[in-house]
Order: sequence, then structure tokens, then C-alpha cells
Amino acid sequence: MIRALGMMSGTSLDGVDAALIETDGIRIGSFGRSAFRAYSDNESAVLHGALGCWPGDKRTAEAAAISVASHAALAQDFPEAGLIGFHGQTLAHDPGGWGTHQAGDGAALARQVGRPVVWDFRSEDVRQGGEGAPLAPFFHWACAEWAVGQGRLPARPLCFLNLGGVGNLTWVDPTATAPEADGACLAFDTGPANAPINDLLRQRRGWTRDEGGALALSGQARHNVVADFLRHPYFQRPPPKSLDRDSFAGLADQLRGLSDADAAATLVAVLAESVAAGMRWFPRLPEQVLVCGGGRHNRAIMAALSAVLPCPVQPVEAAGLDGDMLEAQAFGWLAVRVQRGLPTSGPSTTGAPRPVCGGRISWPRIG
Ligand SMILES: Nc1ncnc2c1ncn2[C@@H]1O[C@H](COP(=O)(O)OP(=O)(O)OP(=O)(O)O)[C@@H](O)[C@H]1O
Ligand SMILES: CC(=O)N[C@H]1[C@@H]2OC[C@@H](O2)[C@@H](O)[C@@H]1O[C@H](C)C(=O)O
Repeated sequence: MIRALGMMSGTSLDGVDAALIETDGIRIGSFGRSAFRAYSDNESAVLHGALGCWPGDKRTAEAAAISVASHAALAQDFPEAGLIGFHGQTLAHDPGGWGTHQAGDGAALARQVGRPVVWDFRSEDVRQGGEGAPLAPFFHWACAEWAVGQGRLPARPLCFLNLGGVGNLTWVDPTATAPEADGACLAFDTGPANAPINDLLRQRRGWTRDEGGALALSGQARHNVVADFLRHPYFQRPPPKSLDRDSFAGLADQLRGLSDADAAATLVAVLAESVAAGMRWFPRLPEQVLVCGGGRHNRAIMAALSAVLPCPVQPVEAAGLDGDMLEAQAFGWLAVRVQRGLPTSGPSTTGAPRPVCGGRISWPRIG
């Protein structure tokens, strides 16, 4: 088993999560400590300003420097990690066109922290014809396998729903022998999650988020807006499929004229209904949906999901997992898989034509 540090800065642009995990790249030995470093207002403004930018753009260089510096600062607090998984900051994602862009040079990070760094997890999958996302699904299989072994879950198919800036859903069969095995996973991005809620409240109120979902809970969702939105072709398209943070930028226009509370409630309903629409792609009903990511702290979201999904919905903590750190752990686990040459994605997760071992390894200079 290797002790790896996974680091993730997601599409909600709130900061960097870091978590230790001990693994052979297949099974989870143990979970370790974790930490979060919030982006400062200035860092966050630079990253927001670079959204949609591709390598070569001046705004990318500044965002990449912030990404490396903030990850290096966090990594210094985890000297026990022998390997680092560095996702980088997604600035743009267009797998059918320009590709996918995670800012931050892993080779520079390896030099700064003096340890090997696995990074650029998504490009090879896109190069081979995959979506390049989502990548956490193989780790969801490992989490389910771990939780069944701990007696925390029955050995029956279930779903993991990650609610970050964007939502992504994975159907997992924990009895499968490997995540790349036939029938082990089926995954895709569901639709917008926290990003449009944060953006709405930043614009209208200068807030970073709707704390606990209190504002949305005080509003009324406009079901005509939700129904209109769900007619977007993305929701009729079968998986594999993935989204950029701002794939649905037009959604904000449909909220004009609504009170802040009604607009927030409508975005919550859009999130929940897009997850419900995604359930149709699974071979059978999962036993339950376990929710990870920051969206599970929003009570309006959890209530809306419970109301529209056809099975019980709980935070992943119900299975003994840490919903704030699951993605960071995923990139530690994926880093070990890359080092061992194991696949990190495949036809059932990103639609790549065959299992792909993505990611590059950068070594620190010796001597
Ligand atoms: N207490 C809370 N109340 C309401 N919303 C919350 C709370 N805590 C977190 N969130 C929401 O969750 C977001 C952060 O979620 P998370 O850290 O899972 O996203 P991410 O990792 O950046 O994104 P992604 O999974 O898309 O890469 C916040 O920006 C906020 O919108
Ligand atoms: C391109 C990119 O960074 N996508 C993110 C984003 O945030 C959620 C969703 O969209 C998912 O596809 C992915 O992140 C998680 C960690 C994943 O790859 O599984």
C-alpha cells in the first residue's frame, strides 16, 4: 500500500481540498487526515477571470501560478505522503472540441514539494476519444467496496452523487471485481449544481453561497422554468456525457424577474430534477443515493432530492465516508493507479473506447 495525498480544487472555485489515503490503487487500506485551504478573494477573482481560457492565454498563466502555489503550501503540511495526486484547476472543458484544461504545472509542483506528482489526469482520456470526465467513478467503486467490507453498506448496487459546481452521478455495483469490469460503474455529469447558485448570490447579494440553503428554503421554485430547462438536449442524450462549469450560462437569464429566494429555489429544483432525469440511464433502481460534495450541506437541495428521487437519499457519511474530502481522496487513489499503470477511466465512465490510464508522473530533481 502507498500513502498518497490527493488534492482537488473543483469547479465551485472555493479552495483546495487535500486528503491522505492508503491504497494499492484498487482497495482502500485506510483514510487519513485532511485539510482545506480557501482561496483568498483576490485568488478567487483571478480564477473566475480565467474561466473559459485555454493554455497560452495570459489569464491562464496567472491562474496556474495561484494553483501551484496554493497546492504547494498545502502539500508541505503532509510530509508523510510519498506520492501526490494533483488535479489542477479546471478552467475550460470541451472534450469534443478544444479539449480539457486544468491549470497548474505538476512538474513545477513536484520540484517545489520534492515528491513525485501525478497530474494532467484528463487529457489522455480526451485524446483517446473520451469525455475526460467524470473521473471519480472508479473511486466510487472502491468506496462502495470498502464500505461493504466495513459492514456499512449492503452488497447491492447504489449511486454516488457528487454536488460540486457541477453534479455527477455514478451507479456502482460493489460486488464487481474491478471498477473497469463490465457492469461495475455507469457515470456521467447530471447538470448544474452549486455553481449557478453561487453565481446568482454573488451577483445579487455579494454572498459566496446560500448557507444551509436557507434562502432557497424560503422561496418557491418556478416549475415552468424548471420544465423549460429540462428540455435542453443534454438531458435527452444518453451517457457518456460531461459538462463545463458554465455549459448552461443561459440559465441565469431565465431567472430574471424572480425574487432572490424564488430564483435560488428554482435553481435547487433544476439541480434535483436533472439528477432525477439522469436516473433513467441506469440498468436498475439503485438501493440508495449517497451524496458527497458541498451541495449536501444545503438543506433545500437534500429535501428536493428526497422528494424527486425514486430511492432513499443520504449524505455519504451514512456509509462512513467523508463527503467533503471524497474527491481529494479520489485523486490520491487515482495517482496510485497511474503509478501502477491501472486504468483511471473507460467506456462506462467517460466513454473512452477502451480503459485508459490517464495522468502523467513528474519527479522532483534528484540532488
Ligand atoms: N454549508 C453550506 N451551505 C450551502 N452550500 C454549501 C455549504 N458548504 C458548501 N456548499 C456549496 O458547495 C460548494 C463547494 O462544493 P465542493 O467543494 O464539493 O465543490 P468543488 O469540489 O469545488 O466542485 P466540483 O465537484 O464541481 O469539482 C460551495 O461553493 C457551496 O456552493
Ligand atoms: C472537467 C472537470 O473538471 N469536471 C469536473 C466538474 O465537477 C464535477 C463534474 O464536473 C465532474 O465531471 C468533474 O469532477 C469530478 C471530480 C470528476 O471528474 O469525477
